[in-house]
Amino acid sequence: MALVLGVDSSTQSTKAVLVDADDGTVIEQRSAPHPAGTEVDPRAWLEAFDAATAGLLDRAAAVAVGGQQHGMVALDAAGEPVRDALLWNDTRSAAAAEALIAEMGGPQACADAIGSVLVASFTSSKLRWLRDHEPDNAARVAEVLLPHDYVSRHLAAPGTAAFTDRGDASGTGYFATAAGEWRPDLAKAALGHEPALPAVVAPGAVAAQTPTGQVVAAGTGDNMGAALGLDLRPGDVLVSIGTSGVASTVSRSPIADGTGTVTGFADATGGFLPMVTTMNAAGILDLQARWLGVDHDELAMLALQAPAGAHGVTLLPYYGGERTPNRPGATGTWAGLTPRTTRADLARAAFEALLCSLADGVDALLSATGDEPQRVMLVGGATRSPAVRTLAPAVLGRSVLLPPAGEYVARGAARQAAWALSGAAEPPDWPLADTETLDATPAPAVRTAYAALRDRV
Ligand SMILES: Nc1ncnc2c1ncn2[C@@H]1O[C@H](COP(=O)(O)OP(=O)(O)O)[C@@H](O)[C@H]1O
Ligand SMILES: O=C(CO)[C@@H](O)[C@H](O)COP(=O)(O)O
Repeated sequence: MALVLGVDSSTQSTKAVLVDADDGTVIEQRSAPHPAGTEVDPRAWLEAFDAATAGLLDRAAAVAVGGQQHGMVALDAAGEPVRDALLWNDTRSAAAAEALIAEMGGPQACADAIGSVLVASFTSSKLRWLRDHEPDNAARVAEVLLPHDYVSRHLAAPGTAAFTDRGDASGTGYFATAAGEWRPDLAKAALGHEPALPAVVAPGAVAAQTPTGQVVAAGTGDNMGAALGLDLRPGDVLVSIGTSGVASTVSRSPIADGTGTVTGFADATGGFLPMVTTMNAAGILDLQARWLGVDHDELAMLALQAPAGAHGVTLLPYYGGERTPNRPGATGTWAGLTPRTTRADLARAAFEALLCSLADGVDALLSATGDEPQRVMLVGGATRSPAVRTLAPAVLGRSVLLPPAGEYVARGAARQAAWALSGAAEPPDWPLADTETLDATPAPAVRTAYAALRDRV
């Protein structure tokens, strides 16, 4: 039995899953935390990788890394970071994104060129911020990598040139997603000079070897990894509630949404991954639990004690600024608070806000692709909450499929590793057992109240 290792180097932690290459059965998994914040020394991810994969990596015949998208890992000529990496949820580059869009000829021209309209999250926006605010650091940049590229090179044999895949490359802002090619001119325009960029490895190909000869696959962005881990097919919508909130679907053809609501990324199989991403997701619940002085289980119990609509309390949860809609300077807004408002109402409103923002994402995907979702699947750390599982079908207004608890980005990376190991034309078939169907009476009034606040503020 060959074993493969899939790694998810995501915002809050590294998760490593050792899997049977034949059928995807999980043999063992481990994790290690990342530092908090929206700028992080990328070497901390290498330490977390080493901690999470200790005792697992040496048992694997092949390995691949999925990683948080967009983060700017800017390296000098010696391969050392010129500064901390700026992450996807760091909004200081919002004005830089606007400037780049204008230089590219406006939002639709930008979407036509790279598949998406730039926001602060994209790597190119961060490079422009660096050029304008830290010119000495910008001048020292010799190479720009994404988080997963940086971790992949760490595990490859010394001297291996950096590599990436079209999925993660499509979130940089200097990759022509439809054509599958770098746009070094756009990287140069952002940074002020042309940096070295990693080689783009084809789906399913071997990218490198470890020092002991294990196969290393290209790896990909975490959302592309989740799509591969769940074998997402056209008509499926994946809703993920981690640090970010994501609604994604796979498509055989590229999109170019000039409104910027739906980003037109590439996936890890040679297709595309239309996607809507929010910056405020599981963190809404973390904050609410802290404010109410409870843990996550108690927060869920409180929320389920209140009625739908939380007695008129509504939350617009843009605490850290927001990206969809593009309101980087926004803050959170509570409405409808009265002397009769209870702690249960406050808890309920937090869950409803989180789920309404994701329901907006599912609707936007529908508008951009024209495809009515056939299946909606729910994954991510916050699905551990019983209130998320209970309220999701009500707020989304449809049945929701809940795969067994698992690390689906890491599973997707493992599946990519198994694919590269096999040399086959397609990824291996890995059955997904025991998916649960969540149903509830739709609660359209909750969405109406949320939409009113969203459009008013
Ligand atoms: N029982 C729970 N209820 C609500 N949120 C939870 C629960 N367990 C974990 N989480 C949240 O899930 C988030 C981590 O999810 P995860 O998908 O691993 O994030 P990421 O991949 O972005 O690092 C954390 O914010 C954590 O607080
Ligand atoms: O920026 C995006 C997608 O465009 C985020 O989805 C990041 O990829 C971070 O993902 P998580 O750590 O929340 O999984």
